[in-house]
Amino acid sequence: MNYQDVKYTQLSNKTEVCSRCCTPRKLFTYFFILIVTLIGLLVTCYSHSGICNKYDNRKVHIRLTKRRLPHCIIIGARKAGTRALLTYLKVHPDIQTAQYEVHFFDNQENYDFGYGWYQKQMPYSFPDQLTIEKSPAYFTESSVPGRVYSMNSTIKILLIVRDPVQRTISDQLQLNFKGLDMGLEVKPFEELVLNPKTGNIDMNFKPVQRSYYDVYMKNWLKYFPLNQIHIVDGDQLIADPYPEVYKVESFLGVRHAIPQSDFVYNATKGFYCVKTDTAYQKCLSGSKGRSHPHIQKEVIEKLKDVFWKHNENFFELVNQRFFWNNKTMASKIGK
Ligand SMILES: Nc1ncnc2c1ncn2[C@@H]1O[C@H](COP(=O)(O)OS(=O)(=O)O)[C@@H](OP(=O)(O)O)[C@H]1O
Repeated sequence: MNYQDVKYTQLSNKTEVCSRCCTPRKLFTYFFILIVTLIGLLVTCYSHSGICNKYDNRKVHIRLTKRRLPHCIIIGARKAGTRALLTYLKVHPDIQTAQYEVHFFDNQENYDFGYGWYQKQMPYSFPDQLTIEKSPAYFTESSVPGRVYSMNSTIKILLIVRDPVQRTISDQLQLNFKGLDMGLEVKPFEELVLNPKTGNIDMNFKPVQRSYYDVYMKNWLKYFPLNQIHIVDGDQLIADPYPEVYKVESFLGVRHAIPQSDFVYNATKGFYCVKTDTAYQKCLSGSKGRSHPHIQKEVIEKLKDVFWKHNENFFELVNQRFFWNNKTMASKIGK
């Protein structure tokens, strides 16, 4: 065999070996295995490992995240600071919160979708995290406590209340803005809240009715013992959120992981904002913390009179007093 023949034989062997391992079908199989392996790795990473989850700063990586039914619900009251409370709790590493108001128990259509639907509205969480959702209409809808009880009789309940006069004004202001959006006429608060014939407070006016805390509380207490319902002082939450959030952490049985330094007063907003993973100061949207219109003093006094007995009943029911009926305290802060 001369040099030329040897070269030719080597070359043809190489081509044969190569053609055995590089057929299009084999190349496709290798490529397929590679893609499947990559997808597998990604799925494992996102669903099983804390490495990929921005909420896990605890260096514990192998945990299963999934959507879970809430361990705790914020039931209201409407315009009492429910969004602020949820926003603060969201900062806690052991808590996940639903982004939107779910309205599962108060909306018949949603309720008919069942618990599976409700669970799907919840955020992903680690097994040792609490899931919380807030829908302020839960407090006042009479069917809700029984429905919540049927789902989970040991669920933790947070209720936030605020001076009923201010809550009523805030409630009507919210309705005004909604009306404006729909191109409707906006009437002064005094005109809406007073009965035009008698000049007295219209006790059936919705924003007034929703401030009868005792009426709704009685309904909740038919199903849940008082120690299962923690009451947050909404006025204190505005003035100084840290102590109120600290008490909520204790009630929920989670560590005290939101430091006082996370609450930053924002002079432009006129409210506290909170430090988060992604923001130096997360403030609530413009629909929270609106400046209230000036309301005639006589109307404020009439409202106070209407709420006085309801407030006393509420204090007795919850075994806790708030400043609303305390004349000295109320006049001190100009309410
Ligand atoms: N940090 C912070 N920033 C802004 N607003 C705050 C805050 N803390 C409590 N509040 C008070 O929350 C009131 C709105 O209450 P809700 O979030 O429960 O309203 S809603 O029912 O969900 O529409 C809202 O009512 P208005 O002041 O009448 O707008 C606020 O007074």
